[in-house]
Amino acid sequence: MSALLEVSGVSVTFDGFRAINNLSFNIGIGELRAVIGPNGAGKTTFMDIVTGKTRPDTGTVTFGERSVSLLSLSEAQIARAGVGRKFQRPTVFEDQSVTENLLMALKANRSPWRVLFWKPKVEDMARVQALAAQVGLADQLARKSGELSHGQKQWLEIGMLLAQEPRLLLVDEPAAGMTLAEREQTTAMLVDLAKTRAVVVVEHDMEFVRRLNCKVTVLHEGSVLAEGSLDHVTANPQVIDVYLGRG
Ligand SMILES: Nc1ncnc2c1ncn2[C@@H]1O[C@H](COP(=O)(O)OP(=O)(O)OP(=O)(O)O)[C@@H](O)[C@H]1O
Repeated sequence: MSALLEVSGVSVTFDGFRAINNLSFNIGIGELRAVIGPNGAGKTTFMDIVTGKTRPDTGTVTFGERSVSLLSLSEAQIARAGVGRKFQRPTVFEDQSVTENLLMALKANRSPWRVLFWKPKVEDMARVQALAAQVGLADQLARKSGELSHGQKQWLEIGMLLAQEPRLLLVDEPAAGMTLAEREQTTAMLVDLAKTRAVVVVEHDMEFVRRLNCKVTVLHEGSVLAEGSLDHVTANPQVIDVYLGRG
């Protein structure tokens, strides 16, 4: 599998504390990957680096076939280059319907000048319906987003991110606060989304990670401690020691 994202020798120090320590790993084109690790392992900082929020002290981060350096791009440029990030808490517009939220996300793809005069066309409505179907909200289009369940809001936000057509989607703890049924639907959704783009999921819930059925990267003290199937990494004595043993 050729790499879509290549992180190589990256380190970040906050006030003398090395949060990311010579971190190297790759995500393949169209790969689904789970990232796990104990609190403070550097999972959030890793996502902050890829999305341009935090700049590393050393190392390289490249993206796409032309190996564009993400370190020289702004957060907005990185998003436009094809990296989408789903934060833990949903940030949908609660007073707007599901349709309006998705339309806004389509609009955000346009230049400021074109947004000013933009009116949704038939094909935009078709796109909204397709996005809603992708995230299990096809029958919720007319509902106010504020009335959706927590899980449905998360899905709506994923749908809004998909409107930007990211090649890499970073998802931070999607299962948190969801019911079991919602968690199961979210797993299926992420597996499905990874058929057409790379998806990296940071998650604490081991059952959720198991259902993703993908390669797992274990971070510890800012470096990769182990990598492979969930069974492989959870059988690693070092992983048991630093992570599972504490749970
Ligand atoms: N802006 C910052 N300033 C100082 N220290 C920071 C900053 N951001 C992160 N850290 C520290 O870096 C380490 C890694 O943090 P990070 O949030 O990336 O871990 P994490 O794996 O996401 O943890 P969690 O599972 O608790 O979310 C932690 O010790 C954290 O306190």
